[in-house]
Amino acid sequence: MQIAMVGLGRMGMNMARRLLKGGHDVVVWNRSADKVRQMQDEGARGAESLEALCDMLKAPRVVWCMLPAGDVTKSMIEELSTILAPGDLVVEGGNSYWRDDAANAALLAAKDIGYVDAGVSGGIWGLEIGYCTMVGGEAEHIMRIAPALNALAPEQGWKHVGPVGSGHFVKMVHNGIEYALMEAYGEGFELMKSGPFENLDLQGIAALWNRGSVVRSWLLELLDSALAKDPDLAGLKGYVEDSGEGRWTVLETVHHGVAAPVLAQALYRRFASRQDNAFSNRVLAALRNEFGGHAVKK
Ligand SMILES: O=C(O)[C@H](O)[C@@H](O)[C@H](O)[C@H](O)COP(=O)(O)O
Repeated sequence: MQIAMVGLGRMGMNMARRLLKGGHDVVVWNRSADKVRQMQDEGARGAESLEALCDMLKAPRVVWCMLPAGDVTKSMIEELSTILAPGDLVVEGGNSYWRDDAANAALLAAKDIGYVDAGVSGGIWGLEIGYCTMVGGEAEHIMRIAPALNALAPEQGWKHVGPVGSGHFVKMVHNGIEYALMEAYGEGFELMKSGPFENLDLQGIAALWNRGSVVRSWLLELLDSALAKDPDLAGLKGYVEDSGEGRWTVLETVHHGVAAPVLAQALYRRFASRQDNAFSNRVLAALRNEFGGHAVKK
């Protein structure tokens, strides 16, 4: 099929490559032209502007956006709503907040342009393995992009999960779980590093656990590989960023009164990882000193 990819970052670029590999006619646009040229060299058709991109497609057009979530995506949807025509379709594949999807869809629906939200998982490995994709929207729109989804995803690796918003909602929960799994591995390996047996072969144990154990997983394979490169992970700081989906997951659990202490803890641990000598911990030490005269470290 013919499809446009808007945004050639780490995700969009490799997704365009996978679409090309799947035999699709891919037209690309990116804010910086060097990436467009790079994709042209690899067989895509490159557009100099958004208008040119839309002109290079036959109606009804499909434009897939892979941009940073938030304002960048919002203004792109607004811009596309002024350029595209009735019958066209926009797929929003970034890590957007699912609550933004209804407004995006309504803006486009007012011009009779369709909207599909796609939660895309796979990171930098997606090019090789395929992107697990959770799509939300109308069945007719999703059937229209099925050939692209077939190329992007591994076998049986995409699913129409519900109406507009549900694709990003399911991807959000996926990321909430991702935080918690990562945290659980982190804590377990910390204990093995600091526990009674010195010099346990942590990489060897990660590799071992991937051979049939109950806790085997792709994250554990990645940990095996990280520890093989740097056994003490000494080359990095234990400072962990987040991009929003874990926060939205926890907000949603509060909204619906769902008890999810593990997901919440995993999120808060990331916040704590950014604080050196946290004020909250100084409060604890100070109070202990005040009520019990217990020594403090200076
Ligand atoms: O499924 C995936 O491929 C990942 O979940 C990915 O979508 C995620 O957004 C980033 O890798 C980091 O997310 P954080 O910055 O929130 O850790």
